[in-house]
Amino acid sequence: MIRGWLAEGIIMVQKTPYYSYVVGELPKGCQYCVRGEKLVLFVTGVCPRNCFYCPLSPWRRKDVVYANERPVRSEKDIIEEAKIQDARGAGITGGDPLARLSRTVEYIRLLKEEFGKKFHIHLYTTGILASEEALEKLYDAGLDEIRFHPDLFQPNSKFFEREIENMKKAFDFGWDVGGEVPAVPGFEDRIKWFASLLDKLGAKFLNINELEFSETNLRALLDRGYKPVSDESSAIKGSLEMGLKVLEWGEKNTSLNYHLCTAKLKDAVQLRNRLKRMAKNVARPYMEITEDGTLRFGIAEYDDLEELYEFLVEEAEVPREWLYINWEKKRIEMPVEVAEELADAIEGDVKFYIVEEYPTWDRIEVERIPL
Ligand SMILES: C[S@@+](CC[C@H](N)C(=O)[O-])C[C@H]1O[C@@H](n2cnc3c(N)ncnc32)[C@H](O)[C@@H]1O
Ligand code: SF4
Repeated sequence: MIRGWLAEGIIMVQKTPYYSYVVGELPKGCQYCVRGEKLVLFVTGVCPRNCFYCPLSPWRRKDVVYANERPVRSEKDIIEEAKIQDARGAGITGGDPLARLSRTVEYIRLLKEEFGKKFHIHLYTTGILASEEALEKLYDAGLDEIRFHPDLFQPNSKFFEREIENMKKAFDFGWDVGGEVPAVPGFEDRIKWFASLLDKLGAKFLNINELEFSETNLRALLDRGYKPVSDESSAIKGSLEMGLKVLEWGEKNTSLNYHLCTAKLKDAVQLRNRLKRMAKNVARPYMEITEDGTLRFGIAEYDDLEELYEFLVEEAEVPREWLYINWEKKRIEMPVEVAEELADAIEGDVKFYIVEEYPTWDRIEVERIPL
């Protein structure tokens, strides 16, 4: 076992190979997630709470459904996305998925039916809507793991007590119960209190997220005196350090498993691994898959794509199988080497580039190099 050093001396907090910290074992849902095997199923943006650190954009705070980046119009979209990712499980998120309980239950059933019992499903909830009846429906549908995020950081919360009472009922079922909260600096004692309660109730884990800003919550966080770690990171100063203190304390005072999930894990490990899995299934023969899981290929842009295509085939003698007309993006796609050669050889209004794109539904372009 690797031992980490903190100011107070030797502790049993281990640094994982994916930039996070763990005490004991990693929650099952996280084990799939770090390998990029979890489909992110956003079942609704509706949520009864209004956390000041809520990262959701206004267009996600509505009753919308997404499977990863793909808008969901029918159940077929969910299955297709899970297949492209070669997903081994799903994380059901929102909003509060319990605000649309029957939809959530239906999706759990759908995924279990399509991919089998072993397909691991975990769900995030505030707990405010987790009545015994709701929990029973989720359990019967096959939910494997439930994570509670009570309103710990809002003094005089009107939700908190009910959320905790509801959470207690979740221990009557045969699934893994855990807590998941952000490490909001200044609230170390509240998180320790929550950890002690989870420990007493026999929970499996507490997952703590390094606090991050988004375009939506930045103002609220700055107003409360929180600051980003640096220009390059979305993490908030002091959050990681506070999370580590909780883990160190928890290791000594509880028998709970802890995971401190960092902004870097989400960006550099989880997303990258998911992209790599997706790239393998969506790359066309002329595309290279980069180390980061993005797709790299050459493109030619010109007003009349049909004319350009004929010219490339007839005059420049490029084999047809190396060319693909992308009508939607108004360009002809090809291997990088072909684009480089053509750019040198052809004069006129045709523009050649090397592009790098995410293999996701929205195909975000991350780089464009003119040739
Ligand atoms: C993205 S939320 C999704 C489910 C639900 N909306 C919730 O907040 O519980 C999943 C987890 O993200 C964490 N979280 C919420 N806001 C965060 C933020 N600004 N930075 C980092 N983690 C955050 C919470 O710990 C929450 O359990
Ligand atoms: S519980 Fe989640 S979705 Fe709801 S307000 Fe808080 S952070 Fe946002």
